[in-house]
Amino acid sequence: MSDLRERATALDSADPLSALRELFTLDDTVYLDGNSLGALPRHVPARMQHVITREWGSLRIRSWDESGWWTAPERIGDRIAPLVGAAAGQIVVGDSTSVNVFKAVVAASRLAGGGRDEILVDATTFPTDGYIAGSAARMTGHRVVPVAPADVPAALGPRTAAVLLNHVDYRSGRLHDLPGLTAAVHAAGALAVWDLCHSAGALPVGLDAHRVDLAVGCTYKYLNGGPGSPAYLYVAERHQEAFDSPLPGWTSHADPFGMTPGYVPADGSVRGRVGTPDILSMLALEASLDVWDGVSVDAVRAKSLALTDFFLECVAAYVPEGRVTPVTPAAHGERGSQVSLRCEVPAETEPVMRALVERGVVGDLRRPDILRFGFTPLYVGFADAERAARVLAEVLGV
Ligand SMILES: Cc1ncc(COP(=O)(O)O)c(C=O)c1O
Ligand SMILES: Nc1c(O)cccc1C(=O)C[C@H](N)C(=O)O
Repeated sequence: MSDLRERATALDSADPLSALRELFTLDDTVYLDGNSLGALPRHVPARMQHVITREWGSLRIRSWDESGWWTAPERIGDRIAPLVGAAAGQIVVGDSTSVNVFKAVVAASRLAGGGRDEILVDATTFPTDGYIAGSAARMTGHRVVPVAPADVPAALGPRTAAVLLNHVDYRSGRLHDLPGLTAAVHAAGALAVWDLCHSAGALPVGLDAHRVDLAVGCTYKYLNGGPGSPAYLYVAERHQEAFDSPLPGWTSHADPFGMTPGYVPADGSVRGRVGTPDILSMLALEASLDVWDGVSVDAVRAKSLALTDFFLECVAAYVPEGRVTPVTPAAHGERGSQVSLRCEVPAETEPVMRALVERGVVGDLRRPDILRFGFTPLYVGFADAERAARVLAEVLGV
């Protein structure tokens, strides 16, 4: 046991990202829930104090121009772009992920043209994507076909208009093959829409390199934007001119202050906007993105894999075989940045997670039997991973 503690200390000392933890407001807790709500970067409260007192309190309406409020959705989109492998001008920030799924699915089915009446949807998806895709399909006259990601190539055909997939599965932590599946979707003449909620900020995505058509994601997990921080929509540059938003609000108009009755869409990523941006949340997100200055996503991925490997090793060493079973794949190419453990006795899942939280190890659970541990490489260390596994073994009464 002390061997693993010593290894954790050595791994933390050699970790090139270890200093970043100081940028966050954290206590003695082992925080392994950054895949649900990222931690608060220390400098954000002062920045928000300025936004509220100076920009809102003193400048008031002038801030739409003078404080850059009006252009924040595109500006912050361009800050997120390098983190997901996109060139500038293709991402706009705003609305929730659910709303962006709606925009993306409807727009993709319109881009696919007539004669294609099926939308394939990840059968294991986070529920909101399936609910929204189902409603979108009813409105556009398409039919939703639920398909497990691995079965997508076999399900594609001349009727497929679009495919909605998750890059990393929220429950199992499985990483899906974005390059391979996108290529298969294109070979069938359809469009690929990816949900990046559980991958952006944790691993390289390569949106442009893999010619993804549209993508959405949230910013409150590995991007640490804060509770309910706005989501984003990526529309590849080659689709922007034909992108036909199902929610063409006035802020996506070419001349929003012309206030004319006829809708003329703006060019570029602005076309994905809807209504007035949620400025306070948006500017908290913008400030929080400062922690990425000088940080490479490749380095984050290397640490994420090392952390999850080490946690799995500690669980195997401390917890007797059979009490919990990892459902997150062991293969690096199939693993996101979380480890999900299935409890042998489903009824133990809730009391086990409650006991972990009481002992300062914060993960979460997904019913009926999954304990989830998210590893945010910017602020989680190897000693955290070792302690979490050790406390898990204690809680299981080993
Ligand atoms: C994969 C995935 N998609 C969508 C959502 C929901 O997004 P929102 O609540 O921002 O609409 C979540 C998490 O809440 C998620 O994990
Ligand atoms: N978005 C959330 C929320 O508003 C409250 C509680 C949890 C969440 C989540 O993000 C859940 C998350 N998408 C999941 O992976 O289960």
